[in-house]
Amino acid sequence: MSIKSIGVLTSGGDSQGMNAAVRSVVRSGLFHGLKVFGVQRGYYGLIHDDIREMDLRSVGDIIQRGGTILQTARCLEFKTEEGQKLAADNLRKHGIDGLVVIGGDGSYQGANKLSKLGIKTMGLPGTIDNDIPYTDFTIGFDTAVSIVVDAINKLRDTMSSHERSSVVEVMGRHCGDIALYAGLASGAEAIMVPEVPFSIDEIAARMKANFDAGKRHSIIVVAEGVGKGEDIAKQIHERNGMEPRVTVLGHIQRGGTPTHNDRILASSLGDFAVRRLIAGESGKACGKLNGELVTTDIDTVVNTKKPFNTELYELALRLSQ
Ligand SMILES: Nc1ncnc2c1ncn2[C@@H]1O[C@H](COP(=O)(O)OP(=O)(O)OP(=O)(O)O)[C@@H](O)[C@H]1O
Ligand SMILES: O=P(O)(O)OC[C@H]1O[C@](O)(CO)[C@@H](O)[C@@H]1O
Ligand SMILES: [Mg+2]
Repeated sequence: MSIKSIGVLTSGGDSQGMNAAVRSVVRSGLFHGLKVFGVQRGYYGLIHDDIREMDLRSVGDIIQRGGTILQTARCLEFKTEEGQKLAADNLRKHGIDGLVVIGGDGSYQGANKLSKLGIKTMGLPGTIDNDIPYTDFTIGFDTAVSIVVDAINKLRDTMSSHERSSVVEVMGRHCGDIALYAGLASGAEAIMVPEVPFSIDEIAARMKANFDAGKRHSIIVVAEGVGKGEDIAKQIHERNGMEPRVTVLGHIQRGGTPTHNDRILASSLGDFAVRRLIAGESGKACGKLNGELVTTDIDTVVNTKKPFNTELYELALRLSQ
């Protein structure tokens, strides 16, 4: 039976481009003659029935805005079977046949559970972390990396003037992609990520040797998953006597206007998710893989770890002398 009505929600940490994705799902759904419902605050709104019908104007003037007009939540209640059942019942009550979940790996776990309860779900990768497999990039990652690169450019100015080193802590609890891409793009001297073992002894010795050879600044990028920037700076100081300044970029990385890459990715994926639902697919995650829009079983996606790009990591190491 073809679907007549869809819902859309954003879940987990917000990411730049979520609004562009919501806009795309809503307008594509309306274009194809569907009723479209927006769910407020992710899975929390599903459980508590905070669901409203959307029209063309509900998503006007948002393509350029960070955050998410649907708001988002980390909802513990939804991790229980009872919460998931309540959510599914509310969707059925509104006659919603298909649900687009925009979020990260945790939100995908939730979408998978709903799918197993008979709800037709489609996942869209909305997270700055870039930790979702079967898509080259997630919505928000490009903007987050640009923010980090911009911050490091500024740090470099003052580090060079004072002949100092700098430790920059970026987001990424289990995935070092923000650190990797921003580190490579900004010429960091070392990049510490959860995926690759590292030696502080080696890093401290390299920093000192480079400084002695005439290098006048150094940037060390640390993904939060490997430890606190403050601790790393302390350990470097204990080994080589340098006094790295520490910058924790924090939630700045999740805000601001999305880059054109994130807007385009979000717009393409939102429309694609709606078209795949109409075509009868469900229990899938949408991604752009090697330039192609693809769907993959969400069960496979949540049970696969995104491969780390060792080639880029080694390139960054080779160039950071
Ligand atoms: N195993 C699970 N079963 C059911 N629901 C889950 C599960 N894991 C996470 N969720 C739901 O998804 C929500 C978002 O997950 P999480 O906080 O991990 O963020 P995310 O989607 O990974 O985004 P990000 O990592 O970018 O912040 C959780 O608050 C919870 O409601
Ligand atoms: O402060 P919050 O919202 O719990 O989120 C922090 C976490 O969310 C993420 O930014 C992803 O959205 C992680 O990289 C980070 O560890
Ligand atoms: Mg996550």
